[in-house]
Amino acid sequence: MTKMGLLQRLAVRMTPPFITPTAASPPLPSFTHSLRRNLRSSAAAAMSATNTPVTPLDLIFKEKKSLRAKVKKQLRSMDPNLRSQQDVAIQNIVLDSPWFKSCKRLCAYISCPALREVDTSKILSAILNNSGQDDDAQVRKKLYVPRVEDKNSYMRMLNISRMDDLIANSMDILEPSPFDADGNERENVMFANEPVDLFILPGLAFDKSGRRLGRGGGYYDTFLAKYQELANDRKWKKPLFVALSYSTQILEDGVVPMTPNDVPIDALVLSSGVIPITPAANEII
Ligand SMILES: Nc1nc2c(c(=O)[nH]1)N(C=O)[C@@H](CNc1ccc(C(=O)N[C@@H](CCC(=O)O)C(=O)O)cc1)CN2
Ligand SMILES: Nc1ncnc2c1ncn2[C@@H]1O[C@H](COP(=O)(O)OP(=O)(O)OP(=O)(O)O)[C@@H](O)[C@H]1O
Repeated sequence: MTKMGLLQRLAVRMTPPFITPTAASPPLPSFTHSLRRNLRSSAAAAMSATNTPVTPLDLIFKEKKSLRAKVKKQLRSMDPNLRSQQDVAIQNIVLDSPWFKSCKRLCAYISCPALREVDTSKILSAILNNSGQDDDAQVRKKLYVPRVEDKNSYMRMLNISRMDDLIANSMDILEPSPFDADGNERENVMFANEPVDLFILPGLAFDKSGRRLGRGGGYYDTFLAKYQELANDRKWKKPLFVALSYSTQILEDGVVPMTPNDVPIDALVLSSGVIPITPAANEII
């Protein structure tokens, strides 16, 4: 996509309702006045090599890029024992939580070891191996997982019922094929008749005010905004957005750069426990 196209798309994505705070998603503290001033003056001074003015938004994306590089480096140097301890603890916290136990339909990511993401394999197995006839009488949950459709920030969330439904994509992330073994199209969560209660989200960095830095594709922010719109139209309760994070990925408040398209999260799960962020999370955590 051309730079102009990209900016036009962003301008569209930045119009309300995406930037309208709701009771369920209160406004996040936007970047501070001084950062705003700095961005404006550096933007005015800066011109790209092609003589196109560098916008404040460009500078935020640049900051995001350099923060991603820093966090990735830290994740790569994390002690493997500490990592696996945190993987187990985080997943156990999720599995034991009332919000996970009560959820009926959820979207979760398939963790990718090469990306050093918090492991979700235990959570996924618990969902897929539950026949719905356990002692604790939990109904089998419906699981939707991401499938990247193009490089234009477009992904779908498709229903799977077993791990064998997944194949590695070009980025080496497991994802479902569009059709199941019987040749039937997998259910796309955007066309489901019932609401998703929970999203289990990946990310590179977070803060305790709900900011989330993704991998830069814009896939999740685009998807979450669309899903919120759908839930609004159907008068469904907004699903809970919960991200899983190693402690090294939690940054000081305000450090994670934000654009108006970034969708805030409701809660964070660390190996030390759950951090509720929004009123929606406080109600159930
Ligand atoms: N497990 C998982 N599945 C997911 C995501 C995710 O973050 N984690 N996504 C979330 O969007 C979507 C896929 N988006 C992705 C975007 C970038 C990369 C990636 O490998 N990025 C490299 C850097 C590549 C580059 O800079 O050119 C990296 O992060 O090291 C992977 C997935 C949907 N599925
Ligand atoms: N300078 C820029 N101006 C406008 N758009 C940009 C610029 N740099 C990147 N983008 C686009 O903005 C989109 C969102 O990027 P962002 O960094 O917010 O993603 P993210 O939050 O890390 O990813 P995700 O939502 O998948 O977790 C991407 O599609 C990216 O191509």
